[in-house]
Amino acid sequence: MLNERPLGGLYVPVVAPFGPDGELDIASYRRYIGRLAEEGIQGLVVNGTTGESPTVSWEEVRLLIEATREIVGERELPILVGTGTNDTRATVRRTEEAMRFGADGALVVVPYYSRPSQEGIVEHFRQAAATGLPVVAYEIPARTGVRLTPEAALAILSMDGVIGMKDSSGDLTLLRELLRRGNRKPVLCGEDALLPEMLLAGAAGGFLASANAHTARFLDVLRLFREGRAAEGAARFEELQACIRLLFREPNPAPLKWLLARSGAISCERTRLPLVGITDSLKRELEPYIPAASLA
Ligand SMILES: O=C(O)C1=N[C@H](C(=O)O)C[C@H](O)C1
Repeated sequence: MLNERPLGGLYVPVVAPFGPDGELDIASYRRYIGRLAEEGIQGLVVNGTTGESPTVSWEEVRLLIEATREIVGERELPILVGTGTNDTRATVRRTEEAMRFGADGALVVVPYYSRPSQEGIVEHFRQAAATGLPVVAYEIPARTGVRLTPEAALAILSMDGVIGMKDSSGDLTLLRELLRRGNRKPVLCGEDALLPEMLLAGAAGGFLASANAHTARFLDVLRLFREGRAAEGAARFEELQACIRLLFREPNPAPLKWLLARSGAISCERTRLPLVGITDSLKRELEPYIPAASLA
């Protein structure tokens, strides 16, 4: 269970595979999760940004959680589920339901769009944390439209039910400030391209959509940093940077889904509108990064 062991290492936010008709393809999802679960990662994230949470219904999320639980089985591989919305009551309800459906923790994003005050955001997390399902707070101002102050972030991290934070704030300011103010809870990198810098600044790992491909190489980077071999880790990471940049050049997860579909890890690259398929020029640039082995 997540609150019994510290959050850290590599958490992979998973995609929600759709068929050519745009319907959820659970058979493809099961094969894909089965493969990921064998990779030696530290956890899975269902219904994150990469899982197209804005366009996947809550009923579909339930199917995804249940399928993930079944596949992960007895393995010690925690399942975090994105339950955060911009409505506190809905977030609480979803977090309680996710716990019943088999989640080990909830990834709760800072409430987006309504741009609440810091006080309102802290209260939002207090109510989510009171559900009993361990909560990971998710700071991603470029998507939410509001930035957590270090005081609010610290107030959230000091709550009993909050076990850590996914920091996608886009630079090292928040992470450094939390450390300076004595935060003891794990903060993980949520901005793939910044992984080495964030690990050096004290991050406990990463939530990395790009690690869906070439997973072993990301694990290697994390291992090298853990062993104190930062220069080697950074050099190994540099080999992945070109692919990471391409994966985020057009809206996530469209490039990733294309790569996964081309490798055979999922059956089809389809996203749901308003996300559309990637451009032909990006396909050409991604071609060299298609994982070699067919995983179909
Ligand atoms: O799905 C996620 O969780 C992630 N989302 C980020 C985003 O798309 O902005 C990227 C990160 O790798 C994980």
